[in-house]
Amino acid sequence: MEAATVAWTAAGVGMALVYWFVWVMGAAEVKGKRAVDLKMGSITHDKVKDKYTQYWSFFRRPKETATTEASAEKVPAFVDTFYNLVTDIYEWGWGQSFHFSPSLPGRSHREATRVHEERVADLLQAKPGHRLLDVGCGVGGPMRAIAAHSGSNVVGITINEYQVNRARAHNRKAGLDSRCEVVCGNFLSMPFADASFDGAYSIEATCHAPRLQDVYGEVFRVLKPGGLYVSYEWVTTSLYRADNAEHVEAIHGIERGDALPGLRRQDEIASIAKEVGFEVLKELDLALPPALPWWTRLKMGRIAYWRNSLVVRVLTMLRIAPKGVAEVHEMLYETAQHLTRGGETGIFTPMHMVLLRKPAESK
Ligand SMILES: C=C(CC[C@@H](C)[C@H]1CC[C@H]2C3=CC[C@H]4[C@H](C)[C@@H](O)CC[C@]4(C)[C@H]3CC[C@]12C)C(C)C
Ligand SMILES: C[S@@+](CC[C@H](N)C(=O)[O-])C[C@H]1O[C@@H](n2cnc3c(N)ncnc32)[C@H](O)[C@@H]1O
Repeated sequence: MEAATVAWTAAGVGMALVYWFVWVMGAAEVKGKRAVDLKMGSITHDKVKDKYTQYWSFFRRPKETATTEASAEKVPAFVDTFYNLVTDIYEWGWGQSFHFSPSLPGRSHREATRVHEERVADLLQAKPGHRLLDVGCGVGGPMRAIAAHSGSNVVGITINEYQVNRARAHNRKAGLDSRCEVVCGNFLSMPFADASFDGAYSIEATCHAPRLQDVYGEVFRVLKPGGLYVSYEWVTTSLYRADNAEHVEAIHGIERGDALPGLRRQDEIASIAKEVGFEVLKELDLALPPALPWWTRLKMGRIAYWRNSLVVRVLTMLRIAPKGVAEVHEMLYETAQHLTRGGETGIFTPMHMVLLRKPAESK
């Protein structure tokens, strides 16, 4: 081959790579976060790797973190670290709603996400003037969808200060800051008065609580008598077998890569709700057929993961992203494989829905 041909080919490949790189970042920008803006929450650049190592070793045996009192107490702090590490990557690669939803034929992921969130508002019979609580609100994707759909006011709580700032900025940008408020705090002991909310919901958040009784008890306390509470719970299903090594590996992988102090069983949820005083009005695994798989969004992104991983490595090399981001990204990639396995085998669901009511006659 002539030297000129080689040079032209190299230039062509180089231009294609630059175009692709820019396109990657452009695509992410639509979601509100660009790869070049990947921070690690409130962790300073030099501490990211250490924090990741600490996190990874704390959740080495997830179930034990919930069963011994000393480590259960540390869970919220490590969950906070986890969200410092992952929040920007989630926003960049997934969007502003940190949860799954059943796929909808012919509709985009964004639409499917919205339908899953609006279902919450409908189940709560939320109306203009209502004050709703979002338990574990992330950066507020669901909060904005629910406030816009129902006309209600929403107060969100998250343990992670970085998410509070992101959520407030998104609320302002969406023109919803007069109806959407965000508070930094622990949902196991909430800074809200008794009987101060008309309704409450939690979307894929209470799975971070070592004891579900504690968070359900708090929601019960802050709800007005007669108030409704909807929760989408992460649980293992009746297909899970503790003596099946593949099942154990998938569930352990989900727990460790998602900061979970041990997943609960599907059949435990309603009894815990009753234990704290709720009436159980409805209970349904929204992942069951005819719903279409929630995990296809994870599977279809193999090429995207590979591309993202390259972007993260290049940005780390250029010192734009802090050291440790590539490890966090790799952990999320592995976690996505475990989640997919959990979905395909049917041993795990992230959308076991319960609709609960605080009895009208209770205090
Ligand atoms: C409810 C929780 C979070 C659920 C999901 C929003 C996240 C679970 C796994 C995450 C991801 C996995 C792979 C990432 C990929 C490697 C990266 O390139 C882009 C982001 C991912 C797709 C990321 C996005 C969010 C998740 C799907 C838990 C924590 C209780
Ligand atoms: C997977 S995210 C889901 C966020 C949001 N519900 C959504 O769907 O976009 C879980 C959320 O729960 C919050 N969380 C976990 N443990 C918490 C705790 N003890 N107190 C308050 N928030 C907590 C996290 O900070 C995070 O915002």
